[in-house]
Amino acid sequence: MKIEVKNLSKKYKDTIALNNVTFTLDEPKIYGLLGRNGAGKTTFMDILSGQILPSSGEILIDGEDPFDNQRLTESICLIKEGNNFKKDLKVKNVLKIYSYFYPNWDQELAEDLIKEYNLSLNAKVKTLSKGMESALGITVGLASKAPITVFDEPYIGLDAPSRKRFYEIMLEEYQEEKRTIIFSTHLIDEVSLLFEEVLILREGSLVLQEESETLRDNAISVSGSIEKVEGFLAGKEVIERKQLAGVMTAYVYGTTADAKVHGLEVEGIPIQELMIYLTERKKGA
Ligand SMILES: Nc1ncnc2c1ncn2[C@@H]1O[C@H](COP(=O)(O)OP(=O)(O)OP(=O)(O)O)[C@@H](O)[C@H]1O
Repeated sequence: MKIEVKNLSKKYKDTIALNNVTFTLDEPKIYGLLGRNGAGKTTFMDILSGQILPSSGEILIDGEDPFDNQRLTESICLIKEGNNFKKDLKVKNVLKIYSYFYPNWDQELAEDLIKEYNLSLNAKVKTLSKGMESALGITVGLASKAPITVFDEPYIGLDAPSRKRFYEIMLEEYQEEKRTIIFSTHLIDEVSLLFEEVLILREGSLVLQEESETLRDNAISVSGSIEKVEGFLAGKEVIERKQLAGVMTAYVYGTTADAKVHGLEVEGIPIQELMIYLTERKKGA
C-alpha cells in the first residue's frame, strides 16, 4: 500500500510534534523510523493508524485518509511499547479478538509465537510481566499480517535473546510475504541491518529518507580544512556538516576516490553512526 505524507503537522498546545513533514513510502519494505525522544515518531504512527488527526496536512494510504476509515483500519496494525491490550483479557481472548479484526490473521503463526515466548493462553494480560506483554504485542503484530504493520518500540522488558528471535521471525515472515513494516527503535545497532529504508525525524522534521544500501555504499565522511571541504562539497548532496577548530567534517554522498583527489581524509560511515549523528540535538536547541 502506498503511503503519502503531505505537509503533515501536529501541534499539542505549545509543542510542535510534527512540523510540515512530507515523504512517500512507495512499496512494501522494512522501514526504520528513527529519532531522539520527542522527535515525533509516535505522533506520526498515531496519525498513520487513524488514531488521531493532524493539525494540518494529511496522510493518504492508497489515496484515502486513515482517520475513522474501517477499510483501512483493518489493513494497519499498530503495536506500541505498552498498554496494547485490555488488562482483564486472557491471552487467548486477545488472539481471538484480533483474529476477527484482521482479515489475513495467521492463527498458526500466533500459536507458534505464543509457544516460542512461553506465554500461557489462559493468563490474563494484567498478570504478564512487561517482557511477556511485549511478546504478546509482537505476536499480534506479526500474526495480523496487516499490509501495514507498525511497531513503536515494541520490545520493552524483552531480553536480548527474545528480541533477537523477534527480529529473525519478522524477517522470515517478511521474506515469505512482503508487507510494509514501519519500525521505530532506539536500539539502532541491533536492528539497522534489517532496515531497507531509513527515515530520521529530528524535532518534528524529516532530516533523512534514504535506502540503507545507498547509505552503506555512498555515504562518506570527509574532513579537512574548511576551504578544501567546501570545495569538495560544491554541487553535492550534503547530509550534515560541522566545524571544530578550523577543521570541517561533512557527511556527504560521494566517492572515496573523488574525496582523496581533493586531499581530504575520507571514511565510510557505519549506518548506525550516521543515524546517531543525524539524531543528535543541535547545540543550544
Ligand atoms: N498527547 C500529547 N499532549 C501533549 N504533548 C504531546 C502529546 N503527545 C506527544 N506530545 C509531545 O509531542 C512531541 C513528540 O512526541 P512523540 O511521542 O511523537 O515523540 P517520539 O519521537 O515518539 O518520542 P519517544 O522516542 O520518546 O517515544 C514531544 O515533545 C511530546 O512531549
